Amino acid sequence: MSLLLSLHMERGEFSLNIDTALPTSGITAICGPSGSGKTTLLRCIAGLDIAPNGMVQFAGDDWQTERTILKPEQRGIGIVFQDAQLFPHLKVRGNLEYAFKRRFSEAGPSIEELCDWLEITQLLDRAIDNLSGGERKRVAIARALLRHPQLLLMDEPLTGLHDSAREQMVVILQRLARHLAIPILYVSHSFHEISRLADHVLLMESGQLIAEGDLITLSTRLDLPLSKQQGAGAVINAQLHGHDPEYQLSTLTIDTQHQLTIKQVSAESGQQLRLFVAARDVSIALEAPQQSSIMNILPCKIDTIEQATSPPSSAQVTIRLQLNEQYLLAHITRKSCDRLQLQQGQHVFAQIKTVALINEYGTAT
Ligand SMILES: Nc1ncnc2c1ncn2[C@@H]1O[C@H](COP(=O)(O)OP(=O)(O)OP(=O)(O)O)[C@@H](O)[C@H]1O
Repeated sequence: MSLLLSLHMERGEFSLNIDTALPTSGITAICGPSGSGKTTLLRCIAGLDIAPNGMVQFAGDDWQTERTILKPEQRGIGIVFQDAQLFPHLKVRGNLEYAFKRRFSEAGPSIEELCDWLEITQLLDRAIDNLSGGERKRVAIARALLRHPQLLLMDEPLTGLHDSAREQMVVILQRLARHLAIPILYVSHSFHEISRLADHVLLMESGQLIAEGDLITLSTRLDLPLSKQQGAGAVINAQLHGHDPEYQLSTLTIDTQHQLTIKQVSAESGQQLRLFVAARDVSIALEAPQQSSIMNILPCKIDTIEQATSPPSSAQVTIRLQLNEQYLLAHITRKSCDRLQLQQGQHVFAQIKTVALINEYGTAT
């Protein structure tokens, strides 16, 4: 089952050209620079904009064909825009009840469940004007989901929030996604956000799809803009091996040759975990340092060295390091790269300063 899209539309200088099949489970992130067409794509899926002669089919149901175009209301979708668009004359409870009375189907979460998942139970009797930005967004998400949509569309839902509210929202969205049985399309230009939330990623540029695939593969592709972003890094899979309660550490296995030690997490042995290793937190040594406070030093092979061609990043190189099946990224200075005479295919050691756990167990160092 998938969301089939064939969308071609001209708007002055801008043209949208998308032909793809998206998964109908998990979170799919739509990522790209400003003006790349992310919102336009979402609006076409919702039926708020219509690409002439386009095609939209969700899980076998035709939403747009040459002959039929379903109205947004007939598509059974939930939408959360950047601005929450709540009814100011109703309290939080009134906003939620309004949506619940208009639900598309009986199957789906109750008001109580959504309030619990989104941590808004204590806000039910508040006026909308008395909510913080983050609270407003959480209420807007609950309202969209109380209609029991078969697809949730979110357009930059974290825009305008300060760092701690953003962090709180990411954790809440991770939990929400585990409870929901419906797919989510999530527009964002922040790789940090995407790396923590998405399963599948769509990368857009100038109205075109430049890449699509699972987050782990795309995060370390040097031909894509993700690897050049300031917060670039590798998303990797690991399995919990065991805990060291004396030092409050946990050991994770990446593969038969590579292990990582991180601050103790509350996962169980054998559990699959997703980690993020920022490129700026990886340095390279030719030999395994014997006396270093850095715990995670992994043998690996240089897969690719890429040099930025234009300032200000021309002082830096991006190196893709292979750990058997998975990859790390390292941002180091061009001077260090020359000094160590690093070359493709060379066996080196990656020293990893920080490993962030990107699922529900918080951050580990
Ligand atoms: N109603 C409209 N009429 C004409 N052009 C439009 C309209 N809406 C968007 N555009 C243009 O279409 C292009 C894509 O816009 P869109 O909002 O989809 O991009 P985006 O990737 O979501 O950007 P951002 O990250 O800034 O929100 C832009 O060049 C924009 O100016």
